[in-house]
Amino acid sequence: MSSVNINIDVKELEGRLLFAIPKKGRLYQKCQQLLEGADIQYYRRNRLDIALSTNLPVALIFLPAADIPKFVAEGKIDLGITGQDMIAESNVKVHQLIELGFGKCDLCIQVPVNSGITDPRQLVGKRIVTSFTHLSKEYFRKLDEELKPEKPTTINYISGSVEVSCNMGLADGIVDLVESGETMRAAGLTRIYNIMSTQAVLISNPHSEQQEFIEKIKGRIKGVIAASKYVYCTYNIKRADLPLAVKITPGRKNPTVSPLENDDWVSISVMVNKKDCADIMDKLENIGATDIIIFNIDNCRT
Ligand SMILES: Nc1ncnc2c1ncn2[C@@H]1O[C@H](COP(=O)(O)OP(=O)(O)OP(=O)(O)O)[C@@H](O)[C@H]1O
Ligand SMILES: O=P(O)(O)OC[C@H]1O[C@H](OP(=O)(O)OP(=O)(O)O)[C@H](O)[C@@H]1O
Repeated sequence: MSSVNINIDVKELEGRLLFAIPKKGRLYQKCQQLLEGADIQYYRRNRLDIALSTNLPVALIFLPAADIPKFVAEGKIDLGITGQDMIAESNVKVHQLIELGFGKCDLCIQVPVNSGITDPRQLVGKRIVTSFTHLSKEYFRKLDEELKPEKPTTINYISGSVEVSCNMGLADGIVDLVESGETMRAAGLTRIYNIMSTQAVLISNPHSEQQEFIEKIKGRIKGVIAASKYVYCTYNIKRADLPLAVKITPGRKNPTVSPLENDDWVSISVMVNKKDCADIMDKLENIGATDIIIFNIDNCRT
């Protein structure tokens, strides 16, 4: 487990909402962007793992992602960001408030391509190496109970670079995360089963005394996420073609339709999914829309 540098007077934390952020790794950068978007400003002294917010009664605690679920479940921390895989592996109860849309990957059983193994049942009684021992034990215990091998499946822990275990002769299969599959393929492995899909989530302790403030931070973070998903689209369309236009851009509730000086035309303003944007512009052009403009959204509440 990584060390945590917390040289700060605990009195300075009194009354503040304690918010845990992954201190490094894949989730770190995205969390920085979320904090900035939610206007949670802070000053972090070099090497210090606690930072007091300079504009809100919040203290940020920088922790390894793997430890955050436990701190939140035990009520030591009110709010946190971590992966759903880490929550499941920690086997603790926390409130999952928002799926954040990053840190998306799958926890998979992988075996050497040339092993001839195509089904997890073929690994029963053999050796598995993983950083996710709880989830792996839970999965293989059920198969052990069903297939009753001479000796139970062995689950061994290593903290990283799990993919080398098969090549090193330490494992017959591994349980590890796969996103693009590049690491897996480079190690000559293939996936045979998906134990869970995961992404980063905002979590809270259900018994925290800071529920009102948790809701406020949740609202801000939701706004940042929505702003990154949507763009704002405006265009002009002949009034007669309004029903067609509304079909293409229905909006989250309804589009805003404003009259123009020319009674035959209206202006439409609407939020659209960023990923569908080019397709929507093509369709609008096809039905005769003009002056189609797309704006990025800095922040929003939906
Ligand atoms: N390749 C990946 N793609 C997407 N998300 C990932 C990937 N690897 C890990 N994650 C997510 O990020 C979380 C933290 O993983 P990461 O390996 O970055 O943390 P760490 O172990 O704290 O850091 P490090 O590996 O640098 O020691 C994981 O629990 C998972 O939810
Ligand atoms: O499918 P890919 O896109 O290749 O991503 C998967 C890899 O990413 C994570 O490791 P990370 O790079 O964080 O390093 P680690 O092995 O030290 O945890 C994970 O443990 C895999 O090794």
